[in-house]
Amino acid sequence: MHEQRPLAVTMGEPAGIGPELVGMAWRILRHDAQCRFVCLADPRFLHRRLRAAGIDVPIVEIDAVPEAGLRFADALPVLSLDSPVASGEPGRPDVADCPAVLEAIHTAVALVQDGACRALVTSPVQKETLYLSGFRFPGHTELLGQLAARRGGPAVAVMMLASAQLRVVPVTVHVPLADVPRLLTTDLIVSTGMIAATDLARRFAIPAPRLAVCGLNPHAGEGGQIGTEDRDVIVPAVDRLIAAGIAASGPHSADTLFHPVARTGYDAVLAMYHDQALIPIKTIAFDTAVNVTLGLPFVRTSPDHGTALQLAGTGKADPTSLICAIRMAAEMADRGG
Ligand SMILES: NC(=O)C1=CN([C@@H]2O[C@H](COP(=O)(O)OP(=O)(O)OC[C@H]3O[C@@H](n4cnc5c(N)ncnc54)[C@H](O)[C@@H]3O)[C@@H](O)[C@H]2O)C=CC1
Ligand SMILES: NCC(=O)COP(=O)(O)O
Repeated sequence: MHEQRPLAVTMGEPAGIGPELVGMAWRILRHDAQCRFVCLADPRFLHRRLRAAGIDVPIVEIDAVPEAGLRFADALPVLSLDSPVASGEPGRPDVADCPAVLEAIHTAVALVQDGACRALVTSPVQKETLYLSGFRFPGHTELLGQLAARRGGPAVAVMMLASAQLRVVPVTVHVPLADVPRLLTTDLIVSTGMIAATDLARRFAIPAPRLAVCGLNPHAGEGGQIGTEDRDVIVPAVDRLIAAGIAASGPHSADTLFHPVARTGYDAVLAMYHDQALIPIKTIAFDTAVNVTLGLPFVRTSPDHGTALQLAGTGKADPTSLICAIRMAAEMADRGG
């Protein structure tokens, strides 16, 4: 007998592929009791978009979350938003739709924090459009850290991308590459590594996780001859992680850390910047990798990809990563959150 409470899934950017993927995911998961979910969306918009994209999905607008579990096998349950989607034209994000995008996220988070839903799964947002509307967080990850902190939870949320073949954690995330050396501190690497190790045990059932820490510079700096950050910032961080009882190693040359044999030597990689982490995992497992936020008092996952504007409205986007994200959220929630 599965837990009756559904997962909360947001619609994401209306001009992107998120709304279509939610419909496609429902078609595949509708008889999977563990993965029942409620979608936070404008139901009229969602119906319009799915029909236009040729995705045959019945939608049921529900008034209360418990109805979602009862209706899920027959129709995609949608909890309506106060803010309607004003534009939602495929491929053309509009700041006028940002209130609906953000309301979906905030409502879904509150449902999870209040215990009405088991976990949060977010569809991709168009970050540039949100920034133009005044959104002041780099992405969901940092917003969720802030929302958790407001309820007394931990304030630091850490991004991980996880697949069967590889898990990666970028220490710095959505910042200009030129700022990375300044932002990369021993304290930041240590705190990120501690959260990663804790959540690999708690959420991934890996009791003594092995962390491989990347260098920043080519060949991890060649002892300070090609950049000093590896020697002065990263080595002390690895030492502190080891002293804290974590099986950390490094700094490793990043260029040779991701081939199949190297991947047998660790459970996750701590990468120093966004692309050092995300290029290897999206190359190896673009269709199945999941973005999971560590350090939160609740489970949040998301597909690894973005809004794919050029595919929006075509019904041709691949829903596999979203389905993997829903399955991972359900499994983590059932393991105890
Ligand atoms: N969690 C989130 O909210 C995320 C949001 N984004 C946002 O998405 C927007 C677009 O980002 P991009 O860098 O262009 O990455 P993207 O992932 O949207 O697209 C990159 C390439 O992958 C393809 N692609 C992506 N998802 C696909 C799918 N499900 N099926 C088939 N092909 C797919 C696209 O067509 C494109 O060729 C940006 O505003 C970015 O900030 C990006 C990543 C995560
Ligand atoms: N590149 C990954 C990404 O953009 C995910 O960001 P977030 O919205 O999950 O914080």
